[in-house]
Amino acid sequence: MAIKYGRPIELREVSRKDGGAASPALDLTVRPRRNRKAEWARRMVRENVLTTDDLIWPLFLIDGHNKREQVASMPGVDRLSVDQAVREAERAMKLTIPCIALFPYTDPSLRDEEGSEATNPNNLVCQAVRAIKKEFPEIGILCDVALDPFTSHGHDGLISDGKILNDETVAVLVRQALVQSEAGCDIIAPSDMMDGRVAAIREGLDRAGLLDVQIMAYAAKYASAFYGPFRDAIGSAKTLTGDKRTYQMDSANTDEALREVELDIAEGADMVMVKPGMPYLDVVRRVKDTFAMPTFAYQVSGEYAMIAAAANNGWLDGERAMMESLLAFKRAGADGVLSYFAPKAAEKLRAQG
Ligand SMILES: NCc1[nH]cc(CCC(=O)O)c1CC(=O)O
Ligand SMILES: [Mg+2]
Repeated sequence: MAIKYGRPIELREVSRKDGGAASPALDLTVRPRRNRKAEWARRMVRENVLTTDDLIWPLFLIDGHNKREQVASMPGVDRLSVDQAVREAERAMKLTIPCIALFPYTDPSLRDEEGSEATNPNNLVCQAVRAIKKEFPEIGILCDVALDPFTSHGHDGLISDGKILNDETVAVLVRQALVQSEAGCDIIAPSDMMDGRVAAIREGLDRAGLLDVQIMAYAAKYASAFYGPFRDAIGSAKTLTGDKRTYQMDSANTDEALREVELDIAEGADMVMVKPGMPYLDVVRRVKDTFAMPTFAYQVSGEYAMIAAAANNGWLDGERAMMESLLAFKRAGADGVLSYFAPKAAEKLRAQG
């Protein structure tokens, strides 16, 4: 049958025997709206679904006890002392969120040129990992590997003459990954974008007998304006000198993202990540289609802040925008999303049953 946008040609005579005069109906065989006529019908044809298993919840840490400190540019997000982080880990577990991610606000007195606090086995992140694992060993913990929460200049690596040193930085990152893993971290997530760090970290972990520690590589991480609120949260916004364009990717590129991902897989990444999220869903789709790897996206602080701020102003329905944005990652092919909305979204998903 020759069907092209309407009734098959062969049937046209019959359908139009009234000459089309009496009825204002269009001559349509196919009406896509039929499948959208009711909620039950929409549920039948729904292609993607968001569940609590898709969520990774990033938490910010701060020194102290029984302390929660609001992050001004991320309404609804707090920096947490270790005991409070343990409570939130429990909340995550009850909400069946499989994994949390930890990011420290390092006391300025502990920051230096080399980010030496990053390799202190008793730093804030390691303390939190141990405390959470002690009470709730069954929740997954992901730790970021990069020097920016620890350096006085706010960069992810070591600097000499204004240049970010690659190979020297990688050596420090391996030690950072080791102290975090020895504290009990389950997933090491290098976010630094140095070349060769995944291979070096894998080798370091294996040599230390930490064969089961996974690596989720921030493989395609772009130099983005959307990290602004995160840098407030970890206290590197004011100190950061210059930008990160010599190591993070140019937002104009996607072929380059595929090459970065390919390298990280070859170097031993168990999972790969694209970051930021919403403005880079095309990259998520290409990465998933090309490599068929467990693929994650990071809905970053700026994306969270945009939705939260607009919602707080009454400019959009915050809950609906949150759920729509998270589902978009699934549609783009992501297996999961790091999102500051994780607990709120999980509560909503569980209320829906
Ligand atoms: N390397 C550190 C790191 N790890 C995660 C983020 C951003 C997360 C967010 O914006 O939510 C950053 C910031 C940066 O690269 O400057
Ligand atoms: Mg790389």
